[in-house]
Amino acid sequence: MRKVTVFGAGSWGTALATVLAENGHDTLIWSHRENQADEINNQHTNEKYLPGTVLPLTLKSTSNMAQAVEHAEIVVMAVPTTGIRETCQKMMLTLNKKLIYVHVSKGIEPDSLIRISQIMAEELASEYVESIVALSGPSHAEEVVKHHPTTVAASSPDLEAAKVVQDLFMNQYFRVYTNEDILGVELGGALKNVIALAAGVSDGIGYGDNAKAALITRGLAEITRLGVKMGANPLTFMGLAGMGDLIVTCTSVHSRNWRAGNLLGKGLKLPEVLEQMGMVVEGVRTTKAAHQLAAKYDVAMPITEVLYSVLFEEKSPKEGVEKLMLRVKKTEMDAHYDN
Ligand SMILES: NC(=O)C1=CN([C@@H]2O[C@H](COP(=O)(O)OP(=O)(O)OC[C@H]3O[C@@H](n4cnc5c(N)ncnc54)[C@H](OP(=O)(O)O)[C@@H]3O)[C@@H](O)[C@H]2O)C=CC1
Ligand SMILES: O=C(CO)COP(=O)(O)O
Repeated sequence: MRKVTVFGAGSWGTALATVLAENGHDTLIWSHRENQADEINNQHTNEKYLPGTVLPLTLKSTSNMAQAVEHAEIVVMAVPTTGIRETCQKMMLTLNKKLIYVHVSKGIEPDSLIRISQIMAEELASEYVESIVALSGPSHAEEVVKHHPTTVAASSPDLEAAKVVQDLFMNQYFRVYTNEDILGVELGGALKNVIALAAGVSDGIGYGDNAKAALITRGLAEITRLGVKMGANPLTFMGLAGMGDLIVTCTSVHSRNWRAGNLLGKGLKLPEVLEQMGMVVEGVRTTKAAHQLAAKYDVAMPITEVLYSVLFEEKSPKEGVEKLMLRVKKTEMDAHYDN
């Protein structure tokens, strides 16, 4: 039994805290809203983020940062990408021990172009960091709390730390593989959200399964091209954090990225879409980062570029599709490696 604090009480933080509590770990979930911590403690629910789910009675919550840090032997960081720096800075105010950190967020920071584990390494003093592990894969919170079989990868260059995380979460419905390629795992988890937005747009326009299969296949090709150029293992993109998460996010109604894309495809503007969603849509910010990474590494990412122009340059989704379909003709094999 380990003492674990999960930072972030949205859908994913709450679902993972539930897995940990059900595995017998002494689990505390930190929320930045006191009323939400009270709801988890007193009602054993989180109605905004996991409506209809009864949380384990052993799962406790707090909005007190010092108490949350004091409790932790292991930290699970589950706030959206935009909140990672701020949460680490708040933790640093009382942190006085060396910990393993598991992060479960899927994004890349625009401009700095760094991944979540790198943001955390920047914000947390190195004497307090034993290891940072990314936990990523096809895993919608709504299905995990129903105990539907789910598989993910625990990834760190520190294989021993990844094994600790594997043991922490593994049970009969949640299966964890280790993977030492954290670069590939974090890129796969973040970039699939960009393609899921595009898949949602396609469905929103009214296109069918042919178009979606094309986006998944060619999307995986461009994610892999960028990842390999940045130094990731190509096989990671064939695995859970690559193809696995790409499939689930492009095809599931649970996906916020797919749902946001769907509204865009139906003609709504980005600000209206984000207001309607009311939950984090990581792919929007990551599209900016991916557009910058494609330029920095000189890698062709046509789907990402078209989505960027739909999100931020007022291109119509249909014009975007036409641009993709009428690109210069090529052989499929060249298109894998080249553009
Ligand atoms: N949902 C899922 O199935 C999965 C999500 N993920 C990833 O997990 C991460 C979190 O997503 P998810 O839980 O789904 O998001 P949600 O939108 O469900 O919830 C976000 C939570 O974070 C809180 N929050 C927002 N900003 C901050 C901040 N600055 N400091 C502290 N708390 C903050 C929100 O509080 P408030 O209510 O006040 O806004 C809310 O409780 C994302 O990176 C996502 O990609 C990964 C796998 C699966
Ligand atoms: O990452 C996820 C599933 O693996 C969740 O995706 P969304 O953020 O699009 O809901």
